[in-house]
Amino acid sequence: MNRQELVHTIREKQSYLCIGLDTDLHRIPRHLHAHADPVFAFNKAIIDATKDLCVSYKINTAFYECMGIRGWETLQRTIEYIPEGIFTIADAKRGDIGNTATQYAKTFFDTFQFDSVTVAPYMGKDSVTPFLEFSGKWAILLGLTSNEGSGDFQLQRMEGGEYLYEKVLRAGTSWGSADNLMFVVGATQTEQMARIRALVPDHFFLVPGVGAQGGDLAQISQLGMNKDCGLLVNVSRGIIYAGNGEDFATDARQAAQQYQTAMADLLARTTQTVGV
Ligand SMILES: O=C(O)c1cc(=O)[nH]c(=O)n1[C@@H]1O[C@H](COP(=O)(O)O)[C@@H](O)[C@H]1O
Repeated sequence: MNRQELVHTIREKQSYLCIGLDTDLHRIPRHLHAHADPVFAFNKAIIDATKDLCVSYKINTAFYECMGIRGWETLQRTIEYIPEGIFTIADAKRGDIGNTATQYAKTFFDTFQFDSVTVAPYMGKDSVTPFLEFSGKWAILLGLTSNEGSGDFQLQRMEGGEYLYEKVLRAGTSWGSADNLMFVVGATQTEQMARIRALVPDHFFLVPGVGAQGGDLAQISQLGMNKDCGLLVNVSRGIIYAGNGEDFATDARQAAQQYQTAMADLLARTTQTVGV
């Protein structure tokens, strides 16, 4: 999916919600365990219940890889089940030397047909650029993450005063464009969000950390939106585990609906978003 299509979808659905399919076999409702593929049965119900409210699904591959070959089969069924017109993210946080990075890119773009993959920038330019060579596909580079450990490296000051994460953002914008590169900016990083948006005015940000990690949707949206919206706000546990009984999909829909309603309101109120 290209940027124009993504912006169009956001406008049509009045939503910039990304639902994280971080599906843990041990957290899904008991009755689903009777299915041959319980995780897929769960994902299918969540997708059916929420596909009109979100513009993206993020599959965190860790939750599938931990189940070995069965997990990869579940991942494949899930990505194939996501309807056309919804932006798909393989949250795999890959990063390795160039020829290996190319194999990672092939895995997620060619074999599994994801639109995008999350990439860890620590190994530098040659570990990132292979992901940018696939037409119509995106790399989503970790910029400033939502977790406590983001202070360990990302928020360290460099000589000259800039943060390490700022150096990563600036380098990233020289490697890729706003048409094939996004950045992860954690929803918990409200203090930095305006600074980040000023440094990177055009790129989309994937913003995880709303819901279970306590990030505030309104605050982060007001600070982070650009004229094309420019945000994909991810919620995983706060939606998919909104309920855990027979009605879990209805509960997930209700939670997603609340986010979508809030997002429509924020899109309408944020004057910057003239394009949306
Ligand atoms: O790249 C990510 O998606 C990511 C980056 C980050 O800084 N923080 C973060 O929580 N994530 C992911 O976003 C999701 C957040 O899940 P919830 O906290 O359950 O909404 C998980 O899949 C995390 O791995």
